[in-house]
Formats: sequence, C-alpha cells, structure tokens
Amino acid sequence: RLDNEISISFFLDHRKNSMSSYKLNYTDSFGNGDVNSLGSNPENGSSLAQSEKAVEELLIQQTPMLATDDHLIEFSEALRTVAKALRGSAEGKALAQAEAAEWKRRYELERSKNQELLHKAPLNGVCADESSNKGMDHLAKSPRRHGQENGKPERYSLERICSHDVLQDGESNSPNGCNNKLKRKASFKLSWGCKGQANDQHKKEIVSFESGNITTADRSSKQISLTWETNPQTVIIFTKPNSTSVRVLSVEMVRWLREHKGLNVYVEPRVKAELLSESCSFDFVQTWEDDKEISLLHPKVDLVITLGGDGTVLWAASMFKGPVPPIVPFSMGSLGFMTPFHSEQYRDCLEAVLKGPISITLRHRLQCHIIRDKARHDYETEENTLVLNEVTIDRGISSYLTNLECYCDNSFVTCVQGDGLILSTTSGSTAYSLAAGGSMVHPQVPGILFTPICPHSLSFRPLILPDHVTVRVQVPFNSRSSAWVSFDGKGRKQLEAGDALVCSIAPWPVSTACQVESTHDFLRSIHDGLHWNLRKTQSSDGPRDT
Ligand SMILES: NC(=O)c1ccc[n+]([C@@H]2O[C@H](COP(=O)([O-])OP(=O)(O)OC[C@H]3O[C@@H](n4cnc5c(N)ncnc54)[C@H](O)[C@@H]3O)[C@@H](O)[C@H]2O)c1
Ligand SMILES: Nc1ncnc2c1ncn2[C@@H]1O[C@H](COP(=O)(O)OP(=O)(O)OP(=O)(O)O)[C@@H](O)[C@H]1O
Repeated sequence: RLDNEISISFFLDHRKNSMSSYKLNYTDSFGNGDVNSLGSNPENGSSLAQSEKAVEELLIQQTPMLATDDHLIEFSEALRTVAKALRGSAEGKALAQAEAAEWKRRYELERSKNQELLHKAPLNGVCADESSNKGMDHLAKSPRRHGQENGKPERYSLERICSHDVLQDGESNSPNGCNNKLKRKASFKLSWGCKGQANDQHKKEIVSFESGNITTADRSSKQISLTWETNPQTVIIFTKPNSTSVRVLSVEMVRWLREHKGLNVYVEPRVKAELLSESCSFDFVQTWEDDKEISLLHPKVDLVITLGGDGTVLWAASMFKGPVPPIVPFSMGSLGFMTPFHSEQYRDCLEAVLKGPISITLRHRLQCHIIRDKARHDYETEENTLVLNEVTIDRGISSYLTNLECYCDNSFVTCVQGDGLILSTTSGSTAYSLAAGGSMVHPQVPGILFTPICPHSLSFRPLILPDHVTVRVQVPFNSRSSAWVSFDGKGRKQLEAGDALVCSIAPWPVSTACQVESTHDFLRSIHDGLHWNLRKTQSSDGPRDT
C-alpha cells in the first residue's frame, strides 16, 4: 500500500553541529502508527518535510565543516535507504494481510454453501424406506461417499443407490403412478467405486477450496455395478421382428426362464402370438393389449432382455417413458455396439446376471420437447420424447438448406445452414453423429454432442456441450422451408417456421449390462464393430534413426 506515511525526525545538536538521535515512524494501511520505530531518542518527532527542511538549512546556511557535511550526506542517504526498505516491507505486509482476508472470506463462503448443500441433499446409499425423496438424479449428478459400509474400512467403501430410489423418482414423475405395485419389484443396489484405490476417499463431491488449493469434483463416470437385494422375478423380452434366428432363440429362452428360473415372462403381443403358434404351453407368457399399457409395466419388470441389434435396444428403451429396468442385450444383429452378449451362451450369461453383481453402463438419454409457435400460449404441450442415441433436425424432403438457430441455455450458439443438426448422447456418438464427423465418446461421459450434418461452411466443427445445458433449436420465421425432427431415427415430425425443439439430459438413464465392464466393452465395440484405426503394422525391415 502506498499510503503509508513515513516521518523522519532529526535531532541535531547545534553545539556539536552533528546528529545525535533520530526517530522513524510510519503509519500502516490500517492506521496503526509506530508500527516500527528505529532510533535512540523517541521523543520530539516532527514531520519528514520539517526534518528535511532543517537538514537543508543546516547544509546551506551554516557552512559546516567539510567532515560534518560528508557525514550528514552519508547519513541522509542511509536514512533514505532505510525509509525505502520500510516502505517496501509495509507494502508487502499490507498486501499479504488483504489477500489472506480475501481467501478467508471465500473459504468461509464456500464452507457455508457446502454445509447448506449437505443439509438440503438427502443421503444416497440409504434404502428407500429410510429416505423417500431420492431419484436417479443423485446417481448421475451427486454421488456421495460413505465412511463405512458393511464394516469395511472407508477406503474400500462404495457409493450406492437402491432401486427403490429409481422407482420413487419414477413414480413421482410418472403420469401413471403405480405405487401399489412397488412391492413386486426386485430391489437392487448400484455401487460405484475405483477398485478400492486408497486415495479415492480424499476426493470431494464438489469443487472445493481449502488453504488456497482448489480440489476437483468427484468423478461421476466410474465403473458401476449392480447387486440384487431381492431376486428378480419378472423379465420382459423384446425381439427384432422378421428374423428366424431370433424367433427360434426366443422360444428356447422363454421356456428356460420359466422352467429353470421360475420367472414371469412378458413379451410383445406379436411374440406371444408366435409363441402360441409353437405350442399352447406358452399360455403362461404375459403381454399387453396396446402400447399405453406398457408404460404401466415398469414397476413390475425387474429385467429387460433384447434379442436383436442396437435398434432393438433403442426400441426397448423407447418403451419406457420414465425409469428403465436394467437391460441385458443379446447380439443378433450385424454391428452390436450396445449388445455385448453372445446369444449362444445365453444360459450362462443370464445365470450370472440374475445372480449378480454385474457391471453396467449407465447411458444417458435426451428428453426432447417440441414447442409449436402456434401453440405457444397453450397450457397443454406435446409429450416429451426420450432418445438413447440422438435427435436429428434435418431438411427432410426439402431441397433447400436448413436454417436452424441454436441456443444453449439462452445464449446464441450458431445458425446451422446445411442438411441439419444432430443432438446426440454419448451412447449415440458411435451412430449417426459419427457418420456426420462427430467424435466417438465413451457412453458414460456426460454430455450432449452438437454435430452439424453437411454444413455449408468451412469452419463448422462439431461441439460437445456439458450435460447440464438445455439446447434449443428454432426454425427462424424467415426460413425458406420447414425442418424435420426424428428421434433415434424414428417418429418424424415437422417443424414449421417459429417452432422449436428443446432438448436436455433426461433424469432416466438406461443401464445396460456389460460383458466385462463399460470401458472394455466400449473399446471392443469400436475395434470389432468399426475396425477403428486398423492398419497393417509397418515392418521393422527398413531405415531407422541411428
Ligand atoms: N448415416 C448414418 O450413419 C445414419 C443415418 C440414419 C440413422 N442412423 C442411426 O441409426 C439409428 C437407428 O438405428 P436402427 O437400428 O433403428 O436403424 P437401422 O436399422 O437403419 O440401423 C442403423 C445402424 O446404426 C447402428 N447403430 C445404432 N445405434 C448405434 C450406436 N449407438 N452405436 C453404433 N451404431 C449404432 C445399428 O447397429 C445399425 O447398423 C439412429 O439412431 C441413427 O443413429 C445412422
Ligand atoms: N421389437 C421391435 N419392434 C419393432 N421394431 C423393432 C423391434 N426391435 C427392433 N426393431 C426395429 O428393427 C430394426 C432393426 O433392428 P436391429 O437394429 O436390432 O437389427 P439389425 O439391423 O439386424 O442389427 P444391427 O443394427 O446390428 O445391424 C430397427 O430399426 C429397430 O427399430
């Protein structure tokens, strides 16, 4: 601080014509006087200006002896140096004090915010009967660490969430509300951890600030495992249509699930008809009359099995407008990014899954909402659609460029002029978005991919946005043509000028069972499915660096 006042007083002995004593005072930025003082005679201090004037007068008017003159000059130089040093030290001290006060203020603020959050947020890992207001949101957004679990030391403890939590949330959000059926559902818990790494316990749940250090948030995308707490009793099987191999397998699997595992089995109406045409002994198999009824099934179903390719997984997920039971996807298609299980080994695989624990990939979905300009004042709006891969806004049959205004949390992002735009989940990053030049992203990375389709621009690179944002894509009023939206490649809807699509991460992810674990399965699928970075290895036979 530069406002320190320094006064130097000289006490001159006129008789001896020499300096006898001095005193230095300075006032710090907090108004404390006499913080440091030097000198042998502390009384009779005067201002610096007066003292300097006195020195000057002495030097000029009194014609002192040469020796005394030199002595005074030397002394005044010394004083200047001391004054400069003191000023520097006072400045440094004041700065440090001000900085410390600011750090302290921020730390207190952060601590009080954290404590507030702790009070507000319910604890994860507590079963539904202990805490009733938890949801999948906590799983995805606010994992919490337990000090002790099952008597194990803290460093081995895992975070967990019970299936009740998922249900409770689903029930409160579901338009159908099936509370009376909750008890029929097998309960399970999800745990996530970092293979017992000792230092894991030190991670903080949110970004925190301590002693000038910023520590990062806990990682949300850990390996997640599912452990049944009560045995699963009901499964639902979705099958790819018009496939003989799928039909043969479904007959065999339904019988095995009933006879060897004693499970209740649901299938689609089409499949029930197929089963009954094989044998009337399949009349135990349950189904539903129309698609609306399936939305009432999720409280009863413990496990979903799919027989087909990725499209069948997408189809199965689309049947659940709220929470989705864990899915075990068997590969009976050509690519199989999301279908790691081999159908030939279905017995071993289902034995392992029904017994648990199993690794799962928690795949985020996007919830998409169309807002019509014509209906902007209406109370009723169109129903949300949930997608596991992506929502696409394109030019459809129009031969004009699409013109789409894009906003992210109300900030203008850009205007897409080209064939269209893909808003993809990270699971969908290996599907259409990949074909349009988007990056491949591990499915458990939270985020929304913003990938243009054939943009008529040289510099439109794809983006990946964080998972908390809301994206709005609007057809401007001056657009030459309307645009078309499709959800996981299905259910096309027209967007007229002024209409908008609003899209954000849904609170109901889809958990798919892993064959090994999430990262292993993802890497296997990009290697086997896409032959990613496949190249003949260069031979060692040739020129080398010396
Ligand atoms: N140009 C393209 O690549 C293109 C065009 C349209 C649709 N699609 C994709 O097809 C999906 C619909 O799948 P479908 O089976 O109902 O249609 P489909 O029968 O036309 O199959 C599309 C292909 O995409 C693959 N696929 C689907 N989801 C995938 C994923 N997450 N990762 C890697 N590959 C995936 C499928 O295995 C299949 O081979 C859409 O969600 C979209 O992503 C891609
Ligand atoms: N149960 C179902 N009912 C109606 N349509 C379905 C069902 N299961 C899958 N489909 C549709 O059938 C199409 C093909 O399915 P899927 O992708 O599973 O098989 P595939 O094309 O042989 O596999 P892959 O995608 O690996 O090549 C998809 O468009 C999907 O939406």
